[in-house]
Amino acid sequence: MKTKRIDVYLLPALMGEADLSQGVAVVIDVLRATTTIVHAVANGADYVMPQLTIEEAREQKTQLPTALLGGERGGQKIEGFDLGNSPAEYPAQRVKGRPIIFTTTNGTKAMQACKSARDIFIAAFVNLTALCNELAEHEHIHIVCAGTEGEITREDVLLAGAIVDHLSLGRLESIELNDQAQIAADAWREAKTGLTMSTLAERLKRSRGGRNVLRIGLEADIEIAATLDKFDVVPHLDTTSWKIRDPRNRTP
Ligand SMILES: O=C(O)[C@H](CS(=O)(=O)O)OP(=O)(O)O
Ligand SMILES: [Mg+2]
Repeated sequence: MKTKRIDVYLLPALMGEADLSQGVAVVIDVLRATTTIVHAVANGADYVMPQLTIEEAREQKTQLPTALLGGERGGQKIEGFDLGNSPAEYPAQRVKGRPIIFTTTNGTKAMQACKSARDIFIAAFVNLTALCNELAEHEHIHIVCAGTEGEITREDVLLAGAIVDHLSLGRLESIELNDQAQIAADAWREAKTGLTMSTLAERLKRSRGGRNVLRIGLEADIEIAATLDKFDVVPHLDTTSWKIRDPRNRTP
């Protein structure tokens, strides 16, 4: 069995001098950007194009008049945008066949931090098993947690740990983890004993990101984010076009 290496970064700022060019990257922002992107792509959006700033998003929209503008600042939908950052705002009736230009406070920055990786995948609890199946064949995986405004946040750490735990099963001798990966795996293994969907949601509500989402009255988004394996799609961010797509629906 080939040695596999997983490096977790609990924040983009904790990536140090990591060289992502020989590996694949996984971006996690459970509350809510990556959960919302998985919903958009699974529900048939043509692609999601992440943008760092509101101005860049608006500029892209002038080039792409058919696109929907989505995202948030302070958790709220941005003035003039079509959609906010709630996964429930991205049903098939709204997004099927549409490009989405998307900017959020934390998630889209984490994607930018991964831009030198060979491939970038989008992770959430809602696509956990499909993601782990995709990652099974990759030898060097970098998992980047978005955090919340520069602070580590528990919901992202738990998902990073769940991915490490899943990929480590049966490979104890042939897997190398950095310390941040071990910390995340320990957090997940402690949490998963007796874990049900409702207790995962309760844990997410007590996280830093969860408290922010509760404060703006969007508790239902946390319940959605805590739903394991709702989708089997693994959105892929193409580093050349900077578009996130379902790789099963590749179009020229
Ligand atoms: O909308 C979100 O969930 C957050 C912003 S806040 O923490 O709710 O203000 O953005 P994200 O980039 O998805 O972490
Ligand atoms: Mg977040």
